[in-house]
Amino acid sequence: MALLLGCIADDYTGASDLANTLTRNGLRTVQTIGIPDASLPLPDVDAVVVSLKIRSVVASEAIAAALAAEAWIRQRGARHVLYKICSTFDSTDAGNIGPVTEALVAAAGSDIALVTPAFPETGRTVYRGHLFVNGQPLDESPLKDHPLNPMHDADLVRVLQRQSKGGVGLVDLETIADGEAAIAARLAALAAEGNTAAIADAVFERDLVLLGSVAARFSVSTGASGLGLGLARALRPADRASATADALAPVGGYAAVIAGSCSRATLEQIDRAERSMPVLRLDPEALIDGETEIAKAIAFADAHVADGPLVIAASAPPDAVAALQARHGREASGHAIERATSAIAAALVERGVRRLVVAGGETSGAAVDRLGIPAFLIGPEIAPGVPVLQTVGDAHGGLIMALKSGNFGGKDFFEQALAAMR
Ligand SMILES: Nc1ncnc2c1ncn2[C@@H]1O[C@H](COP(=O)(O)OP(=O)(O)O)[C@@H](O)[C@H]1O
Ligand SMILES: O=C(O)[C@@H](O)C(=O)COP(=O)(O)O
Repeated sequence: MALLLGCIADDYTGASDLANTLTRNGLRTVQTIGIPDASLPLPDVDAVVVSLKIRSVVASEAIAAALAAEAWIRQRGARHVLYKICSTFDSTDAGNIGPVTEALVAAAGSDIALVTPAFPETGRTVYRGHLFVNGQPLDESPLKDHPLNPMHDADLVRVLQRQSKGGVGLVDLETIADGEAAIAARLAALAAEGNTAAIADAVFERDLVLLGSVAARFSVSTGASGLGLGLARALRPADRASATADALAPVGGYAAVIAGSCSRATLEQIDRAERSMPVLRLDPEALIDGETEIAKAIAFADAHVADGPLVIAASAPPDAVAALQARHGREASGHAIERATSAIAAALVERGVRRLVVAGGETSGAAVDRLGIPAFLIGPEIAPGVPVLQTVGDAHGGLIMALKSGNFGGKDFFEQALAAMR
């Protein structure tokens, strides 16, 4: 059957967040890691989320990967492609939200894309083009200290303009309140003025439902799960007003958490987990230096994993992250730690871990790649934006995983996730 919606996600946690939203809003969805091999047995679905790891790579690489995914999606009949970005607009002046959006718009022969990271369910709202995270302007929120994409400007029209060749306009909340025709007219006017993107305000779910209906008339849009909700509501078959994810078959085995996110939410979750399970906090400097710290993590797992879930974390607070980056460079520190956390994830799976939570987008991407997982089925939601996942076509006999965006989940997220993963 032709796809009703094709999505390209710029990281793997974001992809599972979007796949969760689409599933809960009536589209049967599968998450693939990259473009799937033709031999991969995928279920019959309405939507595919192709997960890429292009949020923090050079723009030319991100564009090439996104265009290849777009061609694959269009061949499967999808008339609309959603480029899934982070609800906190993680990017730099070099990209990649602007360059990828413009490349997708051009590839589709379109003229403008509606862009909104709003996701009210997780506290992300956009008003007058400014992004608020749980009520705080983006640049005053914990995202100002993100290890890879520190966000210092809440004005998304300005942020996206710095990354774009064409103009960037605004569809304000007043226009959205006036309804679909007003939104469509505003987009047409912005396109006629030479804008290639329009940031859309959205504060409530109803705004995203309207935006989804209008966006669905175009070929490409860019946004977070909130826009996914709007698109799913617009595109789902009439008899599927709501849907719940299928229960996943239990896998048993040992359980573990690997954390590489340094977000405030994840740091609090690690603190909280110390009350109920063994937690190893790795020494980031030693992780960069070599194998000894990885061996320490594996010895820790060997000592505890048979007794119940455990946590292994590289995560550190902003001052420690800044000090490490000052010594080794931002990207080099991030990549070295991702290599280490993914090696630890692989060692855990070799030791019989079958239920694995990974906290952090880049951290999850590195771990999923290292484990060679080609796709995920979407299970029940653990917390807004984080579903239980079941691997498809991997060489480990099937794993149950959760890929947690650094910023998502309450303080007891790890306990909650492990209870939901059987
Ligand atoms: N102690 C640390 N110091 C510096 N960087 C770290 C540390 N621990 C993890 N990192 C890196 O920080 C980045 C966190 O990004 P990510 O995994 O995407 O988390 P989030 O979901 O919070 O954005 C990764 O590149 C990770 O390797
Ligand atoms: O939209 C979101 O906030 C998430 O889906 C997401 O993309 C999070 O990225 P990470 O915080 O890097 O995991």
